[in-house]
Amino acid sequence: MNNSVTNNKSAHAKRRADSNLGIKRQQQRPRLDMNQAPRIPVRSTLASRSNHNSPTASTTERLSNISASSITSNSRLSNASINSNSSRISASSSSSTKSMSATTKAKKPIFDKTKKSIPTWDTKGRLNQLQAQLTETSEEVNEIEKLQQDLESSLQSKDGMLREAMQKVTDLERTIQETEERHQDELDKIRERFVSKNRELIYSNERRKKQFAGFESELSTMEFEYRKTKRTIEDEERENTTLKTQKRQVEGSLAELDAATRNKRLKKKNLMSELTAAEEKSETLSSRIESKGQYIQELQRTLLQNEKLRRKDHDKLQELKGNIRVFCRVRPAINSKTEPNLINARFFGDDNESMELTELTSSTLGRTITKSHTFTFDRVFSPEASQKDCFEEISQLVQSALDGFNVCIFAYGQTGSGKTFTMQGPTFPTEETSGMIPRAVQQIYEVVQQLKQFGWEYNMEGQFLEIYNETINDLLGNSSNYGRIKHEIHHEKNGKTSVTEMTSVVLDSPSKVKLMLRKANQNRATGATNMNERSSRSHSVFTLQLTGRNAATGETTSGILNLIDLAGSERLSMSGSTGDRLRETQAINKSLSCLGDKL
Ligand SMILES: Nc1ncnc2c1ncn2[C@@H]1O[C@H](COP(=O)(O)OP(=O)(O)OP(=O)(O)O)[C@@H](O)[C@H]1O
Repeated sequence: MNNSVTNNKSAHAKRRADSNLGIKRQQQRPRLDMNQAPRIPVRSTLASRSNHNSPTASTTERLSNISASSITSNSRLSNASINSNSSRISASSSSSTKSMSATTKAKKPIFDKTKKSIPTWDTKGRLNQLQAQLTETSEEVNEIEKLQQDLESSLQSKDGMLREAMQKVTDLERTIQETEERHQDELDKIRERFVSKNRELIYSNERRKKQFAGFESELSTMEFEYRKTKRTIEDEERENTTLKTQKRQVEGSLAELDAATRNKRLKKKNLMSELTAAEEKSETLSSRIESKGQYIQELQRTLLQNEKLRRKDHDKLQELKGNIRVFCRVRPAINSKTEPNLINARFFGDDNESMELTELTSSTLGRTITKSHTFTFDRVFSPEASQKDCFEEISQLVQSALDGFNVCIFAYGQTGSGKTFTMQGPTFPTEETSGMIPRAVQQIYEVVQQLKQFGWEYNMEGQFLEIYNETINDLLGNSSNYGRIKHEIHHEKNGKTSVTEMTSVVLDSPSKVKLMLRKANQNRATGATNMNERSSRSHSVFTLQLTGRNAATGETTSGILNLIDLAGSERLSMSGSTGDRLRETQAINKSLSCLGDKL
């Protein structure tokens, strides 16, 4: 649209420029000067008009030819002036020329060669001839002068006519110029009207286009809606067909159902009679169930009593077995080169309670002497005994802890004798090699699950401490607090012993025990400069607090299971320790002898 407007504007401007140019051209057009003979532009203008309108052009040409051939001496009469004159001028010139030509034709030639020549000696004859010729020539001159006067007068009248014609031409030119100017003004107005009309048309065209675009989008929306509706109708038709088919099927099924219902009614009748019989039977059964329920309650009461009896029996058994029991476990040789079989061991006894050690020594006389030592314990575990075998023996003690007893299991022995292995297991334990602590927790967890049916709910919390050089460290706490926090031992009135500011972990699943042992081992390693030495020279105590409550009977129990890995016991004389080591050994021995005193 802008382009078209610009184009219109430029076209309009061009037309304006052209019209100005036209005016300038008209202004530049030379005006006719009456004193100067007609100029080329005027002649061209008139010639173009006269060529079309005037039939006398040929007459003018003829006049010019005649004038040129016969009146060459007249300088005022030019070809141009004659050519540019109107037909009237041409006509009058033509008549003058005719008369002049007639006169010229009537004259005899001055030197007529056809005349008879006069001999040179005839002077008189020749004089007469010359006089005759002079007379003739004078007459001709007179005639020409007369003709010239005629032509001059004719020319003057024609000049007047020419001026008149020129004036008309000037008037006409003015009229033409005015007309052209008026036409130009009208043309400009028409052009302006055209431009504004054109602009209006462009605007309305744009409006129409927008409307058209709107109609088109509306149309496409309607088309989309139409297609959608068509699809919906098709879908509905399909669904309708399906429904009709289904209806037929349902009708068929209904008929089948009718038949089936009739059968069912029959069956129902039979069943009703069966139900009546069953109800009678049920009543009989209900009374029997009632009596059974009473019986079950009695059984549960008996079971509870039995459970109590079991506890008592278990307690008695443990007492009979001895409140303090000592087992001996002989670890296998780990490296045959560094640990040669110096001692022969023999295990015997009905309950594997004895062992005989035979050693070879040299007498003072140099003879080899065999010395035998027999030891008896509550149970002896040979090197082949597994972790499972060891745990079976202490599992009854673990049960006692659940029954509300305080149980302590110590591992005592020399450095490297297998105390940590027995209590915790190796660094990366398997199900086979896991030690007494994880096994004890696993058993407690299983028994707690079983006891739930008798109404028992247990809470299990574990603590892990280390006693190094008479100082207590919390193995489940932050190792950076070692030496900062002072833990104290409290003996309570109810006979229980507790340690202050210890971290307690709820051990409600065996996996948590694994995590707890890992953390304790890490802390033990962090607190030591050398792990083996530190673990060898410190006591570790794992305490499991078990509190149970029976919602059915209202009974409560509170037991403690302590699993203790004691520091390696060395004889001072044999260890050869000095300095810090000596102090460590002294502390260990002191604590071990205290323990021995207590036991
Ligand atoms: N019954 C066993 N079967 C196999 N290997 C064992 C057994 N007992 C101990 N060991 C191994 O013997 C080595 C020493 O065992 P452990 O560290 O348990 O002795 P320790 O008495 O705890 O020593 P310390 O007093 O230095 O702590 C370990 O490599 C351990 O794996």
